[in-house]
Amino acid sequence: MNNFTATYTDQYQLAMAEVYFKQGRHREKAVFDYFFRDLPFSGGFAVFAGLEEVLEIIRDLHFSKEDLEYLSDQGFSDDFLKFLKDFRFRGTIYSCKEGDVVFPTRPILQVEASIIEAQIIETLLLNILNYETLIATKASRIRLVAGDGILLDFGMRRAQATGAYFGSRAAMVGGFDGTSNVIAGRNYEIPVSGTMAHSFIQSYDDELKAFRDFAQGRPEGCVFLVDTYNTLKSGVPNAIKVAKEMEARGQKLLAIRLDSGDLAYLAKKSRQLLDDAGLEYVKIAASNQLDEYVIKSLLEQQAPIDIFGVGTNLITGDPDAALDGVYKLAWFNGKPRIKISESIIKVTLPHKKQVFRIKDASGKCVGADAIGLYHEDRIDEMYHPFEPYKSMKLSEFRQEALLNKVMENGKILQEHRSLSQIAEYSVSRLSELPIEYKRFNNPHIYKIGISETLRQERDKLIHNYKQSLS
Ligand SMILES: Nc1ncnc2c1ncn2[C@@H]1O[C@H](COP(=O)(O)OP(=O)(O)OP(=O)(O)O)[C@@H](O)[C@H]1O
Ligand SMILES: O=P(O)(O)OC[C@H]1O[C@H](OP(=O)(O)OP(=O)(O)O)[C@H](O)[C@@H]1O
Ligand SMILES: O=C(O)c1cccnc1
Repeated sequence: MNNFTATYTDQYQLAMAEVYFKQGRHREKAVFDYFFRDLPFSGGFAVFAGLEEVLEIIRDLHFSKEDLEYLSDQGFSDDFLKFLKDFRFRGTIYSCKEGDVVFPTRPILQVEASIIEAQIIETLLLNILNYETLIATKASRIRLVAGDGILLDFGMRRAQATGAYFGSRAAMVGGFDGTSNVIAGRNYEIPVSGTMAHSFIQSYDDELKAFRDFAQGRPEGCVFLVDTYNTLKSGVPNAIKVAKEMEARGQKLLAIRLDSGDLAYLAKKSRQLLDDAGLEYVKIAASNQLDEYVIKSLLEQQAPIDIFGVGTNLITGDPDAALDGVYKLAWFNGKPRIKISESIIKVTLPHKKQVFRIKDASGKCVGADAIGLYHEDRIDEMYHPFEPYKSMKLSEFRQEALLNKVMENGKILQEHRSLSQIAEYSVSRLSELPIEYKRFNNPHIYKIGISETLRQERDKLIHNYKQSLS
């Protein structure tokens, strides 16, 4: 669905761009950092998602004839519109790999481009990366508790409008197995599946006939929804009857779906009824306001549920409405830049940077990332960004550089990875993360430190700023 044009942006980006253009400053080079400040879901990690999507959109980004007509109506000047007519992103992007585990305050992605290009892509980059990272993180929390259970995204109807399109993709990055969302399935090659709605059964005078017709019409991957009237007295017995008729025709009922009531109790009772009828192969699916906490609880109750359909709580990132990812200027026209704030955690890190994951000799992450200047290839000691007396010696550890060039001169450098490859990578990165960062209650706080040289650069800029005030 790459129908993005360069007007997928906030008005102020274009207003600033016009002024840069009129002042003849539009070719000056800028570096922006993408990072977030708070982990979602009070968790201990986030899963970075949306990169491949964003790179493809940026590669193809341009202003259409209709865009330019609209902007002309909005009062943008003719010479600026003439410039926009040939607009293409020709910058360089460094990024973590999609699917990696990421943490607050450290750059996840860095854009190096002319100021106009860097501004015009800001809003769409934040829009997609913030949403996909939020949903991939939620999905991976659900995957952590679901074990080998099959996870299906049922969220499309409850998403904030077309958000489901990217949300279904992000759910796969976080470890889901499939989606009910047909357009996302088609465009991202995600396995698509589905069961049936209550309305289908309600449209018949009796449930048994509804199941029979469905089995006749859709014998492949057939799943019966068993809770329309009475799960144990009607739904499951009728499903068993039709499953036996299907067996006689050489077909197999795939599953039944529970969508209300005590899911653990009903799953146990239904499993018993199915097994007693010799239908051990028929799986049990459950849905109804599931999330990582309910699924964890159901599995602790030993509910024999094989398939979890998760909708609202996944696709809306409940209870967090958004990831607070930001895009901050770090370098401009040959000089490092800083944003000063009353709030110390909002003071930005200047300069072009590199981020290192700190690992022990066996390659296991020790729970720390260190930020240095872009030309540092190792960091011997990292300092707490705001409490300089706190530091950690790093000379003994392995250090993995996380920001790699993924786009140069507007061309994508990295090879396209399928969603399942990205999801596999995410699983392997999560497995390197110690368990304390993955628990839901009071997870361990991942350490983020800065190198001595970066600290000096930052403090020099703060000092200069203070001097300029006195
Ligand atoms: N055994 C269980 N353990 C923990 N949570 C459960 C269990 N069974 C169901 N739940 C969850 O509890 C919530 C139940 O909500 P609610 O009472 O509205 O369900 P309902 O049965 O659908 O009600 P209604 O029949 O009015 O639709 C859902 O989030 C559901 O996933
Ligand atoms: O609870 P969620 O996690 O959001 O999962 C999706 C829900 O959407 C459907 O219900 P809906 O009432 O919309 O349709 P139905 O009539 O097919 O049950 C489905 O039966 C689930 O209960
Ligand atoms: O296929 C299903 O069962 C389904 C799809 C979307 C939402 N709820 C259920």
